[in-house]
Amino acid sequence: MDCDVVNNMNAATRRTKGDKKVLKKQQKASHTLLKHEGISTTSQPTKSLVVANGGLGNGVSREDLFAAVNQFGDVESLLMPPQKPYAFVTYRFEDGARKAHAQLNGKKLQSGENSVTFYLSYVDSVKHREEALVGFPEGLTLVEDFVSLEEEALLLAAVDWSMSNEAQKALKHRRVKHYGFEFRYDNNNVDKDKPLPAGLPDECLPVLQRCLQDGLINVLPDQLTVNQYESGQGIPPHVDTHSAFEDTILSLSLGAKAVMEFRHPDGRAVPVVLPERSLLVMKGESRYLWTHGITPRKFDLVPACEPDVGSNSGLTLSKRGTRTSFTFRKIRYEPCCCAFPSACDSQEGTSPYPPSPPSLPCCHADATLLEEEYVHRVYDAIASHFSRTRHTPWPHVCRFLSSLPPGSVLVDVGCGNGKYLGVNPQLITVGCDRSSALVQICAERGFQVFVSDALSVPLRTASCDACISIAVIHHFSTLERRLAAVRELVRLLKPGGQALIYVWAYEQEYNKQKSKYLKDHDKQHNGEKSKDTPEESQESHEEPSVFTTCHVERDVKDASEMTEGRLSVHTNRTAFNSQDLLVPWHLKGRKTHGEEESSGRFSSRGEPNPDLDSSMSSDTTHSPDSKPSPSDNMCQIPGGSSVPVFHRYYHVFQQGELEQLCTQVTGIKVQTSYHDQGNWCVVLQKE
Ligand SMILES: O=C(O)CCC(=O)C(=O)O
Ligand SMILES: [Fe+2]
Ligand SMILES: [Zn+2]
Repeated sequence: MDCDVVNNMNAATRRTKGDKKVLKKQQKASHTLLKHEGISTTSQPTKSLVVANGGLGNGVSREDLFAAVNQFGDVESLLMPPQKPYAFVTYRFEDGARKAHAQLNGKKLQSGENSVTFYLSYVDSVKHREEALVGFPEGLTLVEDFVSLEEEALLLAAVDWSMSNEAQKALKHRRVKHYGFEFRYDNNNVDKDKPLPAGLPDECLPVLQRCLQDGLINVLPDQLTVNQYESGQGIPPHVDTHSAFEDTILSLSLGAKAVMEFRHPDGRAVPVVLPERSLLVMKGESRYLWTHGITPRKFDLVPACEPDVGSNSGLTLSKRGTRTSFTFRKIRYEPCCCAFPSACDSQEGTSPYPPSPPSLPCCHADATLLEEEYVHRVYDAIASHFSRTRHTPWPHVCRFLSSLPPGSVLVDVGCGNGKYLGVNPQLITVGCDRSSALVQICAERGFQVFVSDALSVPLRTASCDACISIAVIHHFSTLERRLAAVRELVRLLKPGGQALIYVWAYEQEYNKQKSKYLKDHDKQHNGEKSKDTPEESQESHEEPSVFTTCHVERDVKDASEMTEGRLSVHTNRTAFNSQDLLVPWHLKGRKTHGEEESSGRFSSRGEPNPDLDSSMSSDTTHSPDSKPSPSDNMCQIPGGSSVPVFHRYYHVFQQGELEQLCTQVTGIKVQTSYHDQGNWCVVLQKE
């Protein structure tokens, strides 16, 4: 045997356990990069490395990564694709890459509050699938350096925060002060006949004159809202009420930059960096149709601009400071007749937003009213359409049901259309639901069902071997009621009995995997139709990624954000901005047989096509049992027809919240908990 081979073998056998672990993880990372990102790595040293876990998506800042890699040689470029859990570094010479590989692979790096372990692999070329470049929403203009440093200081000093008057509100998420007219957050409108004694501060005049001269506006604004956001604060996505203000809205950013997110109702999202001293002008579509909001977080992703690492250097994290915005608007005295009736409160009856969104309840009585209007009534109204979109039992729920011994008594509390009642024929199953229309559907399918509220199920204590509660508890609007729902499940269980609970998750992206709910949005943009809607979409789990799971993008400690007490309306198939929200349901009724066939949405047997998607439906048929109410409205859809829109209340759970809720119930233990396609799930066992 040749000497070198022996030495190599010795080297191999000398490899420590730690080294082997690193190697294994690095290989796993390479595999994941190939599988999920199409990035192929090579074992041959090159000048470029992909740094798994070194991405902006891991919370690693460009500065920290640059400092870590730059010590091994001249860095030619550092590419950090937005949101991704990896970055690419290219050295001027291969030697730099070799050294970095040897020294950094498997090493921990602390970046801000995040600690990550890097896994490095060589790549032949630095490529990543470019995110589609999206332009500004139509009608949106950003004018950088619109005010000077002196003007900025003057304007900031003009706001007297100490003065406490009617127009000054210490909102939960930011400080607000109004001039000219008070903006009321209870009805999202202004009292037009009650101007405030103080008009706009004089310091604003030169700025507004300049706006006139530059043709940005053609009439002087008469209302000013000053918002002050500390780091970590934001404003929920909203459209400024059409009937309150005229078309052009100006927003001047002072003190610090922030990223404002614009969203189109079709799900497109455009982050817009607002540098300090810039002026944002919202007109037309960007003012009337797109929502704008600032996600409450402490860091923003902004374009990086270090000349030393190349101009195409991607994005970096920018720490938020205190931003003060001056939003100038002109009060509207005539109803709005914009071209966007689907978002226009003046063109009532066609808006996807409930006329007056409810507030989060503060007592039991309010909670029952909210749930009555925004859960029970909605399910009754949408029952048959809802049922047609709920056909595929979830694999993990089926696995739980199949694991129960034959002859077990199972109750499905909140059984919906009964899709789990027949999964394991060896069980004795009974279902209940608050919606009599859904119970009726189950009964027609031959299941044992009854109408019942999940908070008091008319079954004997300790009468069941198992319970399931799938996508139910998130419809309770207070913590006490969510807790009571878990207690009721536990009461039904025999000692040793098990309960499986699923609730919709705030985190729709977990372990770097988007849930089916989010992914379907992408599909719809590619012209594909999706399967089930909200929490009920299903897909088998992909192998978990080896990357660390750090959600720097979301500072969710204070995520129960609403439009000043009002629940915000969620944009379907987008990430959540708030934990308590209203989720629109676009009702699609059944067409006549002839229409069904020609529509191509149903199979020839008249059964729902699994690709049917409620949120993209374009049917104009009303459900016979749907009555007009605050929770529903009509929504204009492309093509000109309109569908009734209902709003369901949800409390989406943050990671750990479901377990925490369950641990408040005595006499049980949490056996397992997991994330399944955008849901948090637990299996409980009664002691
Ligand atoms: O802070 C901003 O720039 C926007 C404020 C805003 O959207 C509002 O007050 O309606
Ligand atoms: Fe606004
Ligand atoms: Zn309008």
